Amino acid sequence: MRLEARVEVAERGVEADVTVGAGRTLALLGPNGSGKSTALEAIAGVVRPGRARIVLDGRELVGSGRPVPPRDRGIVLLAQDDALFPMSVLDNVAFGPRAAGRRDARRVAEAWLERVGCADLASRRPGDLSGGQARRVAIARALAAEPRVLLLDEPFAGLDVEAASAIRTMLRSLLADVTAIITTHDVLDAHTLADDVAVMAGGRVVEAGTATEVLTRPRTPFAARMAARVLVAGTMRGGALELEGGVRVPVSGGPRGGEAAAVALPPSAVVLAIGDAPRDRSLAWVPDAVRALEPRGDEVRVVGAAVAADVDAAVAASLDAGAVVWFGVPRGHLAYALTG
Ligand SMILES: Nc1ncnc2c1ncn2[C@@H]1O[C@H](COP(=O)(O)OP(=O)(O)OP(=O)(O)O)[C@@H](O)[C@H]1O
Repeated sequence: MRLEARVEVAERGVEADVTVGAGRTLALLGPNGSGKSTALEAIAGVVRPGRARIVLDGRELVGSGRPVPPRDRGIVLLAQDDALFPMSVLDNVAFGPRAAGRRDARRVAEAWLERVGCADLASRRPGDLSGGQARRVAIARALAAEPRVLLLDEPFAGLDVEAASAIRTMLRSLLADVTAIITTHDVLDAHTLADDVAVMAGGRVVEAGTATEVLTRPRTPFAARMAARVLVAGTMRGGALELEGGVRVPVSGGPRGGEAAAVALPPSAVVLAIGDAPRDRSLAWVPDAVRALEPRGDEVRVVGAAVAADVDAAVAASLDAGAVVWFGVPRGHLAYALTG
């Protein structure tokens, strides 16, 4: 099922446009409050969008005519705070198939509980489950309803690392043929679960593409951060990326002269210098001021306005926010267009 959705929830400042190909999984990334949950809620019909167009496999569910009621859309939302019904685990999972009039609802539910590794919990009540078990049961309940589209809002939130990892592995196979959107803060989810990635900021989708595209060629600082890259952006001029302030970083590839372009590189590839302008001509030196110092194990990420670098904690110890530094950006990285 191919999903095309454009939903506007004006009171929350959200106007999101997402497309998910049939059987594909889209990871919706973005900072807190960027509108990810609202977008899912509006698509599922939990929140009533002001304006919306939702098309499933060419059929308009919401648009110019009378909207298809949420319960008939075949779009199931697994919300962050999705509580199980106060009934046995088996009855929870059988709920969807029963509502659809299936006589074999019990057998379907047992099969789903088996698939999520919870067959032995069938007779338990929700209050007697761990967080990880409850999440597995909730996933089984959602999938047993045979949704045409499954929306998962931060399915690993609140789980410990082990439970999250086990459920991530489980979802990877369960979602193989399901059209799904998953909101997440974890780039690992984008890498392991998603075919495509869309990044939201300020209520809008600001970049979208295959997971590989977005994570190797990020267009926004947020996507670059998710991909653990530094986004050095500027304008192409004669084989170099010209940054604001005029520093030229020689690059390979890139769009035509005059167009906005960027290179995305790991912060470990950037060299930090303190003091006078460095002389080493093999690097393009960008003067910058320290905005933040972020500890990362034995290293500290020194974040400037334009560039960032990972350095030894001992080096960073002499720095404070506002300190003037030089970032040495290696030449020859692959540049790509930031527009279009
Ligand atoms: N129930 C609500 N009532 C009113 N405003 C809300 C409600 N839920 C969210 N908002 C607002 O809508 C905007 C988008 O929030 P939303 O929860 O969709 O973002 P999000 O990207 O899912 O954030 P997070 O990553 O923190 O879950 C925010 O400005 C938020 O304050």
